[in-house]
Amino acid sequence: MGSRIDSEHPRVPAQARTEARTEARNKLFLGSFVHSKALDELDYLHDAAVCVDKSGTIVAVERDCDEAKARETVLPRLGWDADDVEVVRAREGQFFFPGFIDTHLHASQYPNVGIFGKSTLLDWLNTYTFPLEASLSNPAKARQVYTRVVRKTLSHGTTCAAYYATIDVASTNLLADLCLAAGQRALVGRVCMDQLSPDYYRDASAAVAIADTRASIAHIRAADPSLSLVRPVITPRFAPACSVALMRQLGALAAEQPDLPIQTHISENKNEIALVKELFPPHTTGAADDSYAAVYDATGLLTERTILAHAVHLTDAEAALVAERKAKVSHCPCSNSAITSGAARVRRLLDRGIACGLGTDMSGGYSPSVLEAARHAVLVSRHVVLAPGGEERDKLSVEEVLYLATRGGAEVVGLEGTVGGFEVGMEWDAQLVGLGQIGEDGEVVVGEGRGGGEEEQGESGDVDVFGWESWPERVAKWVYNGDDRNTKRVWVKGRLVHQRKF
Ligand SMILES: O=c1[nH]c(=O)c2nc[nH]c2[nH]1
Ligand SMILES: [Zn+2]
Repeated sequence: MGSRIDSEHPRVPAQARTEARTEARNKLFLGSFVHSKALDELDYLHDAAVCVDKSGTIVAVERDCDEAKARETVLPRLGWDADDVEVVRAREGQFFFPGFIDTHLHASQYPNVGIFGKSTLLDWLNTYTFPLEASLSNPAKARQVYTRVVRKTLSHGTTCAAYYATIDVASTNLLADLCLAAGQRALVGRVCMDQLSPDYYRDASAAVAIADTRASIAHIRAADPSLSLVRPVITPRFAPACSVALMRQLGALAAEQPDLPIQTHISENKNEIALVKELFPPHTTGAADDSYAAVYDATGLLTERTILAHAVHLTDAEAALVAERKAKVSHCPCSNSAITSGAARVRRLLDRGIACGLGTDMSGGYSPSVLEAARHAVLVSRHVVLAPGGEERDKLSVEEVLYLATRGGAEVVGLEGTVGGFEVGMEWDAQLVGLGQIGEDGEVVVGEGRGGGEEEQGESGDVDVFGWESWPERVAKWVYNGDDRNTKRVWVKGRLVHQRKF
């Protein structure tokens, strides 16, 4: 078992504590709303109203509805007390957008973002990653890192994150507690790895890995019994680091607890794939062939609840198997470029009906921002077009990568219909986006602290809007040049969890 940490009272930012006390009010959001309608289509609602009840559920979406109309017609229809409604208005040029879903990241690797040199996966793990992850068995360090990563990702509009922690149970549980306290939706995985990693950072046996995984699951189930905000996720690190016995037992655990997702890595790097073939000839697993996907399938880990990170080099037969099992893919383009893994052919996966989302994969990826992952997804898809066998239609558009960042991600983490869009019955996981507005004299009139004085006006970074751009052009400018300076406020399940101060 890992070291002990008192995770009863995680330090919660004062702001979040206050909000937790004051947030349980019905809310009326007014202004422009942008969300995905289909893979390649955004829906723009202007002068609209969205009503969110005390539980954080969207109960009305009204087009062409200003505040007066909402008060006259919508609030009475909902039976709401018009004097006890919190009104949140997007200013001219601002818009509400669904919160981002980061379908794959390692909270424990956050201190290493940007530190990878010229390494590739297997040497990167040994040089940079395992030593850092092992060091997080230090409770104070774990608290420092995990507190920071939750705040940082929220500040970039990530309302839901599928986290890997480490093999240490206590600090994994602390990460779950911190997510719960800060109000971030999360999948939190205690990492399982009983072979081929250094002695100082390895499960002593499959039995220990299973017992520790069960302990972490029990903690998270107790902390959030409905699993409505934070869920445990069964996490075999990747096949090379897991014995067949461990993978089989994790597959059995997943079958025993059908409300839990599974996350792992697949086909990220060519040397890794060669290693899988060497380690797991079909007779060791009973697999149909020696492919990577077949190893997971034979051990009960390739299911419709499985999130497969990377899937860069899947063969057509493997892609067909993944589609047949309805497993999901987390596309991590920033990581795949940074540690020279390759360019995933996302269109090929989508064409097969495989649900895909985006992952930052920190710290294989160097950025905590899903917006950064989205723009990398656009660029990597251009390289796919240029590579042998590439086709023009492999290109991903701004609309498509925003779909992957929201609705696609929701499907990947098993929350389709709950988050990822603005529809009645969905939960209000959202961000208020503000872009800089340039005046006639060429100076910034909104943003960079000018033009209104309200907090969220703040600085608007690198996105300058001149006023003649169409809404799709504004959104494209945000995707290519936006960052956390444009993320003015963030809500999860109706609760304000981040507000930009400058
Ligand atoms: O991107 C990755 N990050 C990791 O930590 C890891 N471990 C195995 N395979 C991995 N891939
Ligand atoms: Zn990863």
